[in-house]
Amino acid sequence: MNNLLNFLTSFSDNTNSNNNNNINNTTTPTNNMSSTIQNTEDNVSSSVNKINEFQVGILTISDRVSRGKATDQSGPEIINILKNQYKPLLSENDRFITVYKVVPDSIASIQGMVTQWTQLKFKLIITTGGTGFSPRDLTPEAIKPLLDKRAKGIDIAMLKSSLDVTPHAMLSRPCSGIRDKTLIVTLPGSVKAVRENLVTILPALPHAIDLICQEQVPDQSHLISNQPHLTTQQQELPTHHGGGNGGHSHSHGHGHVCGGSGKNKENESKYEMVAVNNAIETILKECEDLGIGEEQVETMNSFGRIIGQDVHSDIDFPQFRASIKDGYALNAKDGLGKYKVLGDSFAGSPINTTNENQSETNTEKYCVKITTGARVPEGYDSVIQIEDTKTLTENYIEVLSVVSSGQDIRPVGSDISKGSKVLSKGDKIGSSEIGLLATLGIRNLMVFKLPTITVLSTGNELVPFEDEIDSNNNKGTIRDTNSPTLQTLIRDVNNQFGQCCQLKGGKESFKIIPDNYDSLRDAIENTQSDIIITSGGVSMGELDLVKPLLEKIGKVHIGRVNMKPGKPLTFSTVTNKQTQKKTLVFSLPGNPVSSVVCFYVFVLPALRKLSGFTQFSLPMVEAKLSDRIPLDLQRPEYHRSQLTWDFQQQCFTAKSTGSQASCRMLSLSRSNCFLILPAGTPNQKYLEKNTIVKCLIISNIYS
Ligand SMILES: Nc1ncnc2c1ncn2[C@@H]1O[C@H](COP(=O)(O)OP(=O)(O)O)[C@@H](O)[C@H]1O
Ligand SMILES: [Mg+2]
Repeated sequence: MNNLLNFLTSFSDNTNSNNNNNINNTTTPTNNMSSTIQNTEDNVSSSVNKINEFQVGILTISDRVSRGKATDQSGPEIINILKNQYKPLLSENDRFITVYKVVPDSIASIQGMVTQWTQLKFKLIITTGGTGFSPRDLTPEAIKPLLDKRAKGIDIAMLKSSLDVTPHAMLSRPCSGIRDKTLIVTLPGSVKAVRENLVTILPALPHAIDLICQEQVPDQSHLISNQPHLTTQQQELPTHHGGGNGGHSHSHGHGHVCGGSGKNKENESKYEMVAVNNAIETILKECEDLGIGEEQVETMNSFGRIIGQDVHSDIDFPQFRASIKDGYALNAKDGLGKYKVLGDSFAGSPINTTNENQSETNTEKYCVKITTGARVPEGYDSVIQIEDTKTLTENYIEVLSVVSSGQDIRPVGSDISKGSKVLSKGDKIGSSEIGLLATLGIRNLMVFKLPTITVLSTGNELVPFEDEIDSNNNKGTIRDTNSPTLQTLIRDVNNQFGQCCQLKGGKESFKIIPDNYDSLRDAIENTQSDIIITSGGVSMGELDLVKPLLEKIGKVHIGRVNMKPGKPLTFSTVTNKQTQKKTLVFSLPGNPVSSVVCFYVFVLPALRKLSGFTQFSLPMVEAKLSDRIPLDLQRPEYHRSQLTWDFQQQCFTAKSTGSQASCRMLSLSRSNCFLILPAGTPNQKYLEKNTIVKCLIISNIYS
């Protein structure tokens, strides 16, 4: 279980900065995309993108160093070598800047740093560590998927130089290469190997970097337009969670992704293509002033809800000194020997004892028979378990072992003391919390209200799924898949992850609306719910009325998202003119699979925020691909897969559900996660088997 929990990754804290003061102060640790970097020579703060800046990132990859358990020697050594042997090779106009960072041996951390630095147009990134054979050596697994081109010559040169010194060099797995305009060199971790390798390759680096910068990039605009490298989009995916300010995590990536090829296509959507991460942030922001509030519910109806108040105990528990064992209450100081049994104390019954003359002269020892959970009578300070006694006669026992004072007694208030806080605002109520509330006799409590939802399936072609469709079907009628799917999906997430929403008015919460402006407007404007989910009608077709309508009656915040499936996802707010009540409108694409993926990625975090959860998005883990998977060349893909825990390899593995066409419901069936795949590039059209990828868990992973 621990392993499983360790595997759960959060993306918010994966780039532990380690500002090692031993390093000459030419080096500045970076914390985020917008950090300024200081010039090594004159300490002048400068913008990161100036053409004459020669930025080099030095990345030490080590769990131990990042945890402070070891001092990094290799990173500082790289800086020294570069400063003494590389900087003199540069022209006078180049300002040489080194940026140093330590990350743990985690794929997400390594990729996060490297993608950030390549976006910042670093000329060179040198990593050290994580290239060996041990299970935590993950540098090649992190770097390879990011590369546009491999630089095997550099690797061979490094291996050769080390092999001349030690055969152990063959256990290094360098994977140098080029990403965008950045040369990435992966050195081993040992400081000795770092010296040997770096000094060997150094003479070739200036020319290599010149060539990379001069290289003419073929026109690929039809493939990847102006988007930042899409692997970066993968990195941007957040684990959204609330903070003290009710806020949300901040992306480190580009906010908007250019949609078109730069050419003004007449039929192209006018909406800016936003990254998934930024879309989620926009949505969460709009949740803030929705004013859903709290409500009182009966304890037994609070299961799965989030508590809206701290809960304190107004009693001590146990309320009386209670026995932990079946046995005899006695006084510890009386020790071993024969005891007279004066009566009994059974759980749930009053104490039943006779009062003997317990005077000084009387040498008799007394005890009371007692059961687990029963009140310990006054005058007795311990309980001996029945196993350590022997019955002599009806009224006498023999105590066979010594007990200490207080033994096997739960003192008053030892479990819960009067006035103590037992549950906090924001806690989720599960069966244990219900048990706790029951123990304390709390019948009602305040919980966060659940946002109400209405679901509208749009489309002239749709009929309720129960309807017969005649065999000619000349109108091209289809059954409404989205309503029943979303209806059960809502039930499912409420059951699996805790309650986050309620359907407005039973069957009335689901309607089929024709592709007709007035019907759609009436349906949206007449809905009183906090959230409206529409499906269909958001693309560029003639009957796709949803976006123009929402422009008219509300505000469209998002009209296009850089993902597959789900690109036309639209998010708007509509404010009722009379009541001033704001409604969030999620317009999901019509294809059933797209609508489900968009529900998990965009709607669910909003529902969870509104219903009081502090963790908004579902958990993400890293998993090993069990097969080679083709990449979409245009957008990052939410690839439906089956996630299982591999007990042998002690890691998650993910198996694709097959063809990912967005109309193919079967790709969703039996899937319990979405792999978040980067968009491919002309040089990388597949992710190989065993590549480690991030995946969003959407369902119970017990099979
Ligand atoms: N509720 C639904 N159930 C099943 N299929 C649907 C549903 N809504 C739309 N579709 C189908 O999804 C595809 C896309 O529909 P469309 O309205 O163009 O969606 P969008 O404009 O959002 O892409 C069409 O083939 C359509 O018939
Ligand atoms: Mg339609």
